[in-house]
Amino acid sequence: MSSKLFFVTGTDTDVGKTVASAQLIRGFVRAGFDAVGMKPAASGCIRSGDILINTDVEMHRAASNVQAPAALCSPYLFEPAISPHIAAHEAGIDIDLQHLKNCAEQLTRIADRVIIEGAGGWFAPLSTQATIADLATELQAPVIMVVGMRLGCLNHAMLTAKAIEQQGLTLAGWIANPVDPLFSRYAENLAYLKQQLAAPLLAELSYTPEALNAAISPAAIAQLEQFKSPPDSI
Ligand SMILES: Nc1ncnc2c1ncn2[C@@H]1O[C@H](COP(=O)(O)OP(=O)(O)OP(=O)(O)O)[C@@H](O)[C@H]1O
Ligand SMILES: C[C@H](N)[C@H](N)CCCCCC(=O)O
Ligand SMILES: [Mg+2]
Repeated sequence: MSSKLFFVTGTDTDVGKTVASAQLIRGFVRAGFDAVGMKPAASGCIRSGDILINTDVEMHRAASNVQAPAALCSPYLFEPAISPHIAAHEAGIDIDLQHLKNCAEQLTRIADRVIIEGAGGWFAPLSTQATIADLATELQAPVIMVVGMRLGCLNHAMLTAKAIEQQGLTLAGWIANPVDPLFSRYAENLAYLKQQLAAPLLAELSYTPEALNAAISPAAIAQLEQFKSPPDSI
């Protein structure tokens, strides 16, 4: 897909993809763009009558300067906080990649930049046939990887980066999120990833309440702006 879309993945679930996505949305807004978030499959919602409320979707919305229909920003919502493929199966719903592509395409018509947050990690399943990786491939979006900085993240980050590359997609950058305050040798682990990953380190987040309302730096936004639409993009 085009430079209008960025796909946010992570080394796992709960590594800060939503926090990073909201910071990316705010970064694009501060750079003068109309920016919006999309959560293709949100499992883990609170029910309020007929409505399902998801914190990822709400955080994207709070960061955005675009009023976009919920049906486009969060096409598939499920109550249980479980793998989306199981949640969809239990709800009797097929998560359709073409429908998600269509929603993303419609979002590109009402926003300059669309930040799409995956669920879980790169190979988290959306069905028995399709994974988050397949969705990102369908969208042809440059990928941003959030690394939850904790013991084990080096392997997870390298596996994810290799898989993105093997999928023929571009890793546009990565974001370090210090999820474990007791992580020993944070600096050495960061240095290893900086040396091993060809993509730029876009940001090192702080693990503080302020991180929930912060924005990615103008310099990082400028780096992301280098990505141009591939010929077969939306
Ligand atoms: N940098 C940070 N500062 C403060 N809190 C954070 C930070 N990063 C993550 N958190 C908190 O950790 C939890 C998990 O983060 P988040 O929801 O962003 O993970 P995720 O990767 O988006 O998970 P999912 O796979 O469910 O979408 C949340 O409660 C979030 O507020
Ligand atoms: C419910 C959770 N917070 C996420 N939304 C979904 C995580 C899916 C992980 C699937 C897996 O890799 O096992
Ligand atoms: Mg999230």
